[in-house]
Amino acid sequence: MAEAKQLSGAGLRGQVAGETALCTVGKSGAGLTYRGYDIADLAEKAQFEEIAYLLLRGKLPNRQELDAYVKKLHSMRGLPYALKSVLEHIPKDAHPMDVMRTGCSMLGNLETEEDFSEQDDKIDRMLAVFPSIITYWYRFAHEGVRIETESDVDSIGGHFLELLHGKKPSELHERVMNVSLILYAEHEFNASTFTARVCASTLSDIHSCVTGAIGSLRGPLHGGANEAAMALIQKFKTPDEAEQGLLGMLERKEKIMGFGHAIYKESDPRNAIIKQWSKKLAEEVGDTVLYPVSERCEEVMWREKKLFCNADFFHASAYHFMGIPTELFTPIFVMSRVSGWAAHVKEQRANNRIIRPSADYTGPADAKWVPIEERP
Ligand SMILES: CC(=O)SCCNC(=O)CCNC(=O)[C@H](O)C(C)(C)COP(=O)(O)OP(=O)(O)OC[C@H]1O[C@@H](n2cnc3c(N)ncnc32)[C@H](O)[C@@H]1OP(=O)(O)O
Ligand SMILES: O=C([O-])CC(=O)C(=O)O
Repeated sequence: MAEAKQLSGAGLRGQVAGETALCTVGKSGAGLTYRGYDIADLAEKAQFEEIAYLLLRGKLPNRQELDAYVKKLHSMRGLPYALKSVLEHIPKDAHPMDVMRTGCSMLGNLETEEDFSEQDDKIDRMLAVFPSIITYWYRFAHEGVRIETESDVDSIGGHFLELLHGKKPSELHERVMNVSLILYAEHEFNASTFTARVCASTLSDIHSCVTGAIGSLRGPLHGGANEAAMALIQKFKTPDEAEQGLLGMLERKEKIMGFGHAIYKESDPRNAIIKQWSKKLAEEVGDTVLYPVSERCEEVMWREKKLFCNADFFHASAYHFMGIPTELFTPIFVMSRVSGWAAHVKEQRANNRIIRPSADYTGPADAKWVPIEERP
C-alpha cells in the first residue's frame, strides 16, 4: 500500500511562495475554500458569476450587485472585427488552447490595459468574451459559419453551450456547466496561477499575465489532463477491459491522466461533486459504458496505487455527455480559471515585489574560454 504523500522535494513542493486571501487547498487533507467558503457549499448554492465576483471583488455580491454584474458581463460578449479576422486565420487542426492563447493575446493588442486602474474592466471583458473567442473559432473552422456571439442566456456556462451547439441548453446542462465553472475557478498557487503571478510581479499588463497562464494550463500535467482522461476512458469498452488496461499501464509505469495531485493527499474535493453530475448526465443519455468504465478506473487506481481522481477525471465524461468536443475541455477550464488568475494578479499588484527566486548552481566551475576554431 502506498504511503501518505509528503509535500517536499523538487518542484517547490511544500514551500510557501507567497500569501493569498483567495483560497485554501488541502488544509486538513482534503478541503478547498474560496475566500473562506467551502467548495461544496458554493457548488451547490452559487452561480459562477457570483463566484467570479467573490474572487475579484472580495465579497459575495448582494442581489443588486449580482444583477448588475451579470448584466455587465452580458453586454461585453461581442468580438471586435480584427479579433474575428485573426480567429478565422487559425487553422482547423490548431489546438483550441492555442486559439485561446492567441485570442487573449490579440485582445490585449486591441484593448490594451494602459493603467492598472482599468484592471476590473479588462478582467470582466475576458470573462465575458472567452466563450465567444473559442466558439467563434471552432464553428468557423469546423462548420464554416460565422456565429453571432450574443445570446439571451445570462450564465457564462449556458451561453457557451448555446454558442457551441446553436441552441438553448437544457436546464440540467446549464446547471452542470455552472457547477463545473465554479469547481475550476480558483486553486491557490497551482502552476498556471503561479505563472500569472510571476508575470504580474514584473508589473506587466493583465493580458500578458493571462496569456502566460493559458500556456501553463495547456500541459497534460495540469489542465490538459481532462482531455487526456477522455482519451483514456474512450479506449475501453467495458469496466473489465479498463481494469486490465490500467494494470498494464501501471506496470509499464505510465502516467494515468486525471489521477493524483500535487497537494491533496487522499482526495480532491471537486471530484465527488463533478462525479455526481457525471452520473446524472450518464443516466440522461442512457450511457452504459463511459461512466462504469470511469468508476472502475477510480477503483483500480485507489486499490493499486492509492491514487485518487482529481478534478479533471469525471469532468471528461460529464463534458462528453453534454456533447462537448474533447479538444474544447481545457478551454472551458480557461473560461473559469481566468477569474482566479485575475484575482491573483490583483492581489499580487496590491502588495508587489518582483518574484525572483534563486537556484543552486550545478554546472561546471572555472570553465576556460576556447576560441571557436579550437573547439571539438
Ligand atoms: C486541475 C489539475 O491540474 S489537477 C492535476 C491534473 N494532472 C493530471 O491528472 C496528470 C496526472 N497526474 C500527475 O502527473 C501527478 O499526480 C501530478 C502532476 C498532478 C502531481 O505530481 P506530483 O506532486 O509530482 O505527484 P506525487 O508526488 O504524488 O507522485 C508520487 C508518485 O506517484 C506517481 N504518480 C502520481 N500521479 C500519477 C498518475 N496519475 N499516474 C501514475 N503514477 C502517478 C508519480 O510518478 C510518483 O512516482 P515516483 O515516486 O515513482 O516518481
Ligand atoms: O492545484 C494544482 O496544482 C492543480 C489543480 O488542481 C488546479 O489548478 O485546479
